[in-house]
Amino acid sequence: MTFRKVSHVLFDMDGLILNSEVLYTAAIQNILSRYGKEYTFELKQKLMGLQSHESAKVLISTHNLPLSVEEMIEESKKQFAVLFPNSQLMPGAKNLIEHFHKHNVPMALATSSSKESYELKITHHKELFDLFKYKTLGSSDPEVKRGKPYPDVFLVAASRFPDKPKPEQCLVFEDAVNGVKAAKAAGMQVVMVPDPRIEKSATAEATLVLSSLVDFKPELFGLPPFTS
Ligand SMILES: O=c1[nH]cc([C@@H]2O[C@H](COP(=O)(O)O)[C@@H](O)[C@H]2O)c(=O)[nH]1
Ligand SMILES: [Mg+2]
Repeated sequence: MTFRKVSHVLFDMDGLILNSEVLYTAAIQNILSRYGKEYTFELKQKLMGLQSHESAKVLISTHNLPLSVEEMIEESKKQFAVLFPNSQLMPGAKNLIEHFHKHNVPMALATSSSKESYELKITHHKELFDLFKYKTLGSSDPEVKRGKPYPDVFLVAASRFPDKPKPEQCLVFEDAVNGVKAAKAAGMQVVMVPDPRIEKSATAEATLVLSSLVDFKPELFGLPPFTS
């Protein structure tokens, strides 16, 4: 397969740069356990990439929880405050982000996370996240109308580069099925590093599927190669 040359890169955050998906699972399971419910991976997959109010709504309706969306968000925030500062980097993420920075590849963060959650998650990774000059935090950004799988967050993130790249000039890095759908809907190529539990058939829309960011070869997309 041949890939199109790109000039700009867009990174998802949760489950791609940080292992925060593990922490979402723990946080949401802690809440559901009060009602004797289980947070299955099947349900989690539907929620990955949604904005916080969208996700809360689906959780409540799926499990018939006696909570309003606001209450669910409040309960989640209590869990996140404890868990998210433990976020750790996924293999290869730091190296790749530093590589793009070193070679002046325009780079943006495009996550559905809220500003509040973002700050908790980057507690121990501030220097690395400072390398992103442009950040779009979907759940807190009024310009991002809809969460993934809609393309909004990627289109808004791309529009914030001063040179306004076209979608085909942008390469997205994602871990989630909803994120891949969002990138494709935006007209962008997408490298997927999926959770191993995701069925192979659900990864088919991705331009390239890798088991780790460590395996990414920038030159496949016309980007500066790793030299050593
Ligand atoms: O187990 C879950 N993971 C992730 C999400 C949602 O996905 C967003 C992260 O999306 P992204 O991968 O675009 O950062 C979170 O902010 C949250 O709203 C969720 O609800 N449940
Ligand atoms: Mg993700």
